[in-house]
Amino acid sequence: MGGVGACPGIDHAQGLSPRSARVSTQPSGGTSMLRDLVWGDVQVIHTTDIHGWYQGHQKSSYPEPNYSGDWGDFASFVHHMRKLAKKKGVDLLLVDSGDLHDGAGLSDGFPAGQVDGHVSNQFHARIRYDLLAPGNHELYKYENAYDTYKNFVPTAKGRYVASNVNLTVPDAQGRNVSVPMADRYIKFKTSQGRKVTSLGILFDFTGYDKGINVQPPKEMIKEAWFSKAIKEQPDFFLLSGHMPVRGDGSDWQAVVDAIRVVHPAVPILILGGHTHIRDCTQYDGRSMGLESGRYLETIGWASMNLSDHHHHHHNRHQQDEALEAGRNISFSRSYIDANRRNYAYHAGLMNEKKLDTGKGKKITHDMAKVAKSWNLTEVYGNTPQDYYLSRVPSNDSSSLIHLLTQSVLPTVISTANPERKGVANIVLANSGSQRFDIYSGPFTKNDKYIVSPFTDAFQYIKDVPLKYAQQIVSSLNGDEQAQASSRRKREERAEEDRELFRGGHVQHIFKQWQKDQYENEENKTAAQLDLEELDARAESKKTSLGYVTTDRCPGGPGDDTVHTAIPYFSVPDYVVSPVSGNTTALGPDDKIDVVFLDFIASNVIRILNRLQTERVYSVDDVAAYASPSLTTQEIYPEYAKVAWN
Ligand SMILES: Nc1ccn([C@@H]2O[C@H](COP(=O)(O)O)[C@@H](O)[C@H]2O)c(=O)n1
Repeated sequence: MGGVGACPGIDHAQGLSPRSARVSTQPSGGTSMLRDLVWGDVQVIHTTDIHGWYQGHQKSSYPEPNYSGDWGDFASFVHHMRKLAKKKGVDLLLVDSGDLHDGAGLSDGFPAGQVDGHVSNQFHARIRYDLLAPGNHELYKYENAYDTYKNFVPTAKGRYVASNVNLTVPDAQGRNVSVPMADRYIKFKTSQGRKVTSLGILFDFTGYDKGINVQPPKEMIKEAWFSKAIKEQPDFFLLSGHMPVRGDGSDWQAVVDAIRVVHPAVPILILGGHTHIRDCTQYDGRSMGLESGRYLETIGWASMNLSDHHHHHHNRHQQDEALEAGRNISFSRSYIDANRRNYAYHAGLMNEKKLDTGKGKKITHDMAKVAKSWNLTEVYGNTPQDYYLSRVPSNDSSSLIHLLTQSVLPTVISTANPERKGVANIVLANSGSQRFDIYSGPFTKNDKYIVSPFTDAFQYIKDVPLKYAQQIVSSLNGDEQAQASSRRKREERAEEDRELFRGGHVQHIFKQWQKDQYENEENKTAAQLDLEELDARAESKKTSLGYVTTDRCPGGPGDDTVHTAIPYFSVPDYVVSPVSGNTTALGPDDKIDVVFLDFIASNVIRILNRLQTERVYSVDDVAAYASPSLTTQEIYPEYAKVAWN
């Protein structure tokens, strides 16, 4: 990595000028906070886990301005970088690793009758990619998978690769047949004439819908087609896949090992995804794997220098390869904050106004048109302050969980069921239903898909004695201390985590990453900084908040912008509102309504039966709380209409 420093080509004052109505605040710091990209003979620009965030992050509270670049800005960036690569006479490839939809308005806020992700996929397709692969979110519902297969894969013009995913589709005679979702592998030549073999591998995912099949990667590498695909020696392997580059649930090492049996020294570049973190590792001295975050916050950059050891026009024999296997390749990686200032800087442009291309501007314009016609810009109310998912403790007045339990749930539930008006209640929710911070300013329809995207309905059990109702949440959360102190329990937990992962769940991994960043920073603060520096950091913290990545790749820090880690406080898995109404009038045996999300109903029933033996609760005791049903997606719009207007 290059050191932290100003780019000679950048006019700093202009580089910081506000650009659009979308975000009035600029990314943190100046360009002096930026680290240069390192170019090699071959580089990759990488996106993964976009989850519908094509319009970029639109709020002005930090760190959001760091990620304020939208898909149009990214298109312009790619254009300039491709031009730069051509000028330098090197290769630049664009790779995506799946999970294109589920998570923001442009994918999920579609009108009735359409398919989730269909329109946002069309925006994705407006940038030409060199390699794409499916994620698990493409496969939860058959209609999404089929729409991807039918309408998105063809737009990739032979560059969408699905090595271990099959769909069952009707053939020409109308008979159902299981077919690969796209090519199992592809071979192509780069613009500089390098021969590439590519795969697109999904992790061992088990949560797919009927009509879909995913083969575990460790099985896939035993297939005859796989041996055939890797037999011929390319100049390098370029692998994309929705699978973390290392750790639990990562089978990349097995894939690398399988290739190494045949090609001990051919460079392998892997672009992974799924856990939403920034990460990088090397499997050996001639391979590297990069994971590039989530939600169009991070653009990954990977580069390698092949020319030192290997001229691509030569035909290599296995003997030469074996010789080369002992020699390392120099790789470099960066995690680019997705904003116009950083795009312009890395593209060597004078300022961010120079970034725009006609095509980029048109994409931005067309997305705004869709957002308007889908009412994504509709404002339900004006949020008076920021509310954080995990930046403050969950009993803090700026905590989203505090807002949820103390204000939002009591408010929306109080009017949801006129028949239960006046009956005291508590409302239980799983904190995992809450997905993102709420920032001060307009709370829009787009935000509802971001903050509380699920459509879980509120249900209730009536007439639960207060003394039992009040114990449910702590029982649900369990005694963590007891768990942690027991080795057997820890192993059970690891097994549970593995199963969660195979089902597609990753929240726990992302949270752990956030926690590690904060703890690393706190330790550094205590051990390495004097008081004066601490003061300066406290001041700069407000504007430089962001990811502080530590990975396993050489070359110094990988984040392209110097940041201070965002504080992290863990939130209990289950949370509850206070008992509604006049609680002083209630005794322990008085009966109240226990309201909860259908997503957690079976757990609530199980816990109630553990807490008391007076009766046996079952699903027959559960009823919908509101008619028409109230879902988690609607709670903030409902609350905003009442409290933020
Ligand atoms: N209908 C649903 C589905 C999921 N959740 C919450 O999401 C968590 C899983 O998140 P991943 O990113 O790990 O897939 C799950 O544990 C639930 O808390 C939900 O609330 N409603």
